Amino acid sequence: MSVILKAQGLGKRFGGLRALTDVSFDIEAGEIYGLIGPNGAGKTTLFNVLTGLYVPDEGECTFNGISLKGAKPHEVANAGLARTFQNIRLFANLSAIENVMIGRHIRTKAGVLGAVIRTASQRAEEAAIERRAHELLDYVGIGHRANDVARSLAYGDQRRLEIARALATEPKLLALDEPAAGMNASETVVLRQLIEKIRADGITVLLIEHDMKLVMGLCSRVLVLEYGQVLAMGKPAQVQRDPKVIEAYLGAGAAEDPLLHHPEAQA
Ligand SMILES: Nc1ncnc2c1ncn2[C@@H]1O[C@H](COP(=O)(O)OP(=O)(O)OP(=O)(O)O)[C@@H](O)[C@H]1O
Repeated sequence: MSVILKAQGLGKRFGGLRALTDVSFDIEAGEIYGLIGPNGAGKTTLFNVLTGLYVPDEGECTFNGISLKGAKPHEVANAGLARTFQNIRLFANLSAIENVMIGRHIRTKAGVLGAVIRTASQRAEEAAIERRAHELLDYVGIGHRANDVARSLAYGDQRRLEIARALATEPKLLALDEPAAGMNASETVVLRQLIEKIRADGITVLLIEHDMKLVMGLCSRVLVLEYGQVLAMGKPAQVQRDPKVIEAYLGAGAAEDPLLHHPEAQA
């Protein structure tokens, strides 16, 4: 397996607050890599650093061996690293299909401007983009909602739409920030199948998730952050037995608590 994403010594401060300190890890191509930690541990900050929204104060990331130093979010997306957001960021008044087509435009010659000012030669490309967007909506299971405005979709479907939009950029690595948040149990099962399908189709996945069952069942390795630092890292079965992890989640003396112990955890 080759390393697709490598983070070395990442640090990020907000004023006096150290949100990330010396965070290093690497993700292998083809794996589903989990990122967990209590609220405020620095998970989203790490996502924001990896995807170019924040500039790290220290350290560096490489993606497919190329440094992401100074890369803007659209350059990171162009390099093949796409993401979804914890707080859904869709164009609420555009249809589902339009939301996906916007994601697709970074891969076209016409670009986003071309989507607005359409010349004759761009219309053929536009038709291909629309076809692909329909395929992606079908892929995430909301093809029947293509023409509905994003804000009218159920919460779980909006999360799927965000995934379709991210997939439209043809990522090599898809970073999902709490995709199961707000989903009920049956929606979460379908989401799990979707993430497995994405991986099976050759896309590496980085997953922030509070749903421990989902993380432990899906991920081949897990990184645990606490107070912006790496608390533990390894296979789910190892991590969930780690007393430091149990304490961070549940407080001292909770080492026997069954909450973290999922029989599905990959050994
Ligand atoms: N833009 C910002 N300005 C100032 N402080 C911030 C900013 N973003 C995050 N922080 C702080 O950095 C720390 C890490 O926050 P972050 O959102 O990365 O944690 P998280 O692990 O994603 O939490 P959650 O699970 O609640 O989403 C927190 O103390 C947070 O208040």
